[in-house]
Amino acid sequence: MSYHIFSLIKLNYCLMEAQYRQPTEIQRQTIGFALQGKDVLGAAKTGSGKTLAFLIPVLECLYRQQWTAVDGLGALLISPTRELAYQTFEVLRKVGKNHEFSAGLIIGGKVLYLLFKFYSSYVRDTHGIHRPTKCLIAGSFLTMQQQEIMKVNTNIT
Ligand SMILES: Nc1ncnc2c1ncn2[C@@H]1O[C@H](COP(=O)(O)OP(=O)(O)OP(=O)(O)O)[C@@H](O)[C@H]1O
Repeated sequence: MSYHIFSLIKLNYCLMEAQYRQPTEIQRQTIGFALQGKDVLGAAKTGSGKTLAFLIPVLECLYRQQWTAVDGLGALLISPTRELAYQTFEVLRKVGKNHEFSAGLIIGGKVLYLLFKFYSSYVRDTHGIHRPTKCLIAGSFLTMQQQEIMKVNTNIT
């Protein structure tokens, strides 16, 4: 499998620009299933490329589904630690920099936003301000829910 199978031209461009020319093993084994809408549980050692293994399908699926402002939150990524959440956010910024999407990072009371053209759903930050986001990365999700730092209007079944 090569990265060229993706229909999102801008994603391909960013992957090439970041020198991601061939998928790693975990990416090769998971991305195809994720793009088919199947549930994927993957495990691989540190540094094997797991971050792109789930970020690429997220971006590609949102693009293929023509996700728009009225569709709500498109993706919620939950990380066990703030460091991992921030790392994921940075990779998303890199591979998604040419896209018109919005993404938010919430870590322990801090809310950072990457805002582009499409506003689709709203997250309330620590100051009670509602901010729009399409792709949300959350570290310590349960803590934030308990503290009511984050309220996400989305249907998770
Ligand atoms: N297809 C690829 N080609 C080249 N480099 C890649 C590719 N995919 C990821 N990388 C690089 O490999 C490194 C490790 O990737 P990543 O952090 O996603 O691994 P990981 O498995 O999530 O690690 P961890 O378990 O520590 O979170 C990063 O520097 C990333 O830029």
